[in-house]
Amino acid sequence: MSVAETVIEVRGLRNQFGTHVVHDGLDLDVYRGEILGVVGGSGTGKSVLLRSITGLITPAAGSVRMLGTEMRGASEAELDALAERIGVMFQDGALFSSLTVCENVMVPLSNVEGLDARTREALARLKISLSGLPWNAGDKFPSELSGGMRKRAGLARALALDPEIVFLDEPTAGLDPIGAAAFDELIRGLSRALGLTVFLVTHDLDTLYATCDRIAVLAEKRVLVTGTLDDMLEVDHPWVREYFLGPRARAARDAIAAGHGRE
Ligand SMILES: Nc1ncnc2c1ncn2[C@@H]1O[C@H](COP(=O)(O)OP(=O)(O)OP(=O)(O)O)[C@@H](O)[C@H]1O
Repeated sequence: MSVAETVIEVRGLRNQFGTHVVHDGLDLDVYRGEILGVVGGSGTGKSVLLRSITGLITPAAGSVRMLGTEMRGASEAELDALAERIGVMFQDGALFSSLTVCENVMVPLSNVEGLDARTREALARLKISLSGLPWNAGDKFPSELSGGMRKRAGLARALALDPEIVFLDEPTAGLDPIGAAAFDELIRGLSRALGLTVFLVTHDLDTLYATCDRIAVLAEKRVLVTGTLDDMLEVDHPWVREYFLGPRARAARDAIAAGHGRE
């Protein structure tokens, strides 16, 4: 049996804002090629975890090793090299409103040496179509797109540099059930086709059931438990029981079992 390669290793992570401690002694491993769903109650620090792993927040203590690079103490050049190997999609897509979709997707490509403008544009359009947007979406401005299309544009930008790991913060929030199911399918398909590792923060039970290989539950300032969805059903913790065994979880589970999620 092959041993899974750890692409993200978090140890003893501590994050705090003033006296408010969000994480304390948080450990987490993410394996290559998996889709990891990160869940937890509101304010448990899912976004803060994503931001501290991607280097947008400097933790108060602990270590984050990503793709073999220890973030703390890494040189600027090492962090730049690492940034080219990951993609991040924020909740609202975080697109520049004054740029077209194509120009937005070209932004991460602008620092890549040896690419002329035409190649950059061709690569951006490839990622736009890979993200399931219609061919003419590249020439539109974000304000001309629906919420679901903006998310796909955000995903296209996250994929611009052919990352090994993508971070998705609440990718289906605000989408209607059909749009959300389509987005789940897209993430699952891209992960499998491209061998992507996906770190996915979500509240959406249907997304967990439809896409995730493994779940990490944040509670009590740390990762309380990791495992498959089946493992979650055995966890004796009030929040975990309520979340995974409550009526909404039952509905999501039954829908997937019947082969029709989100109906
Ligand atoms: N820049 C900041 N300054 C001060 N406090 C912050 C900052 N960012 C986050 N926090 C606090 O950290 C805690 C965790 O926030 P975070 O956004 O990670 O929660 P979350 O688990 O993603 O929540 P939700 O599910 O509601 O999106 C919250 O109490 C939040 O107020």
